Amino acid sequence: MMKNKLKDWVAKLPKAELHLHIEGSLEPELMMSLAKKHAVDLPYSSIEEVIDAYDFHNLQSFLDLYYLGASVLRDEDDFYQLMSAYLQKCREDNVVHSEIMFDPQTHTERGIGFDIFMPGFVRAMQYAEQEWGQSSLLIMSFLRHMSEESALQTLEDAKDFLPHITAVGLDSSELGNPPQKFARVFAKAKDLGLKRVAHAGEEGPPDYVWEATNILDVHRIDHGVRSIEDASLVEHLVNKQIPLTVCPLSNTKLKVFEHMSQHNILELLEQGLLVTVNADDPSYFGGYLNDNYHALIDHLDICQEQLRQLVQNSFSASFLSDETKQHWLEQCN
Ligand code: HPA
Ligand SMILES: [Zn+2]
Repeated sequence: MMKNKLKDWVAKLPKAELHLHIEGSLEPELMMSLAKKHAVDLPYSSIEEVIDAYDFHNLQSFLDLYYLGASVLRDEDDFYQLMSAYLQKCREDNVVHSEIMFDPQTHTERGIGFDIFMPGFVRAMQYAEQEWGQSSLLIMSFLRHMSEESALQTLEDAKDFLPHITAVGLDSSELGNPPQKFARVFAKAKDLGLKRVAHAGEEGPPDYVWEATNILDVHRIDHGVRSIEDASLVEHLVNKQIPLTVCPLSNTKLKVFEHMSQHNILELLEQGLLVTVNADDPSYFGGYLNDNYHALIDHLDICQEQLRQLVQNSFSASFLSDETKQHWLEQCN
């Protein structure tokens, strides 16, 4: 099939997105308007300047701007607008289900509590569900550059909102902050009935992926592209069918791979891994979910069956019920 036809076909298929940071969906336009609303002094004087600043050389250079951007989010309506804008994109991209990460510590550190951001998120999610049947759930991610104590406090602060939270995650600066630092936090989350995911093997070594599966007992690995360096790890992930939520545009923007043509997603797929495609931080990395699929079509020798597998995997790897998974898997043909 011609590339343009494949792009059109995949854009129209119902898909799930499993690795998306809501703070990373903050578009420059909304950032600038909220900065004005709250008189936040950002080092940008125009939207073009914001976009020009998004030239990253590694994970940390991105995180610095991502936390700066998030500083404009102040009141309940800001969080509502942020979530609404992303869910609208889901509708346009035929993302029928999304598992959305948020970073509470990015906000609680600035004195903005769960009672501000959670009602904003939940209001937008409920509206989208009612209006067009959008399905979504929340993953509360701990910032791994912060202490175990801060993560434990965050879990405590979330108590009243746990009915709205499906899973916990782990993100931010990977190198030097191995998963085992959060062993007790994740054990506690498991006791509370929460599911678990963790970023590992993005910039960090395969050992961090081992720790995430063996110590944090995660259901999925976020990124995990460096798993390929350890054959016994790949075998473990394949045997247990532990999914990898891969983010192609993110990986090239943050120089995990120099160019999309060098991305290893097809090798991961060939080895039998349960790989999915995701946007990560769409407003910083240059595209939402369909843009990520389209980048694979543009730069890799990917065929329709491999694309179908990736889309099916997005449902198989989700936290949806078996019945709902089955419903969507049948729509992929
Ligand atoms: O891709 C990521 N990696 C680590 N932390 C993050 N926080 C937002 N996106 C990311
Ligand atoms: Zn991420």
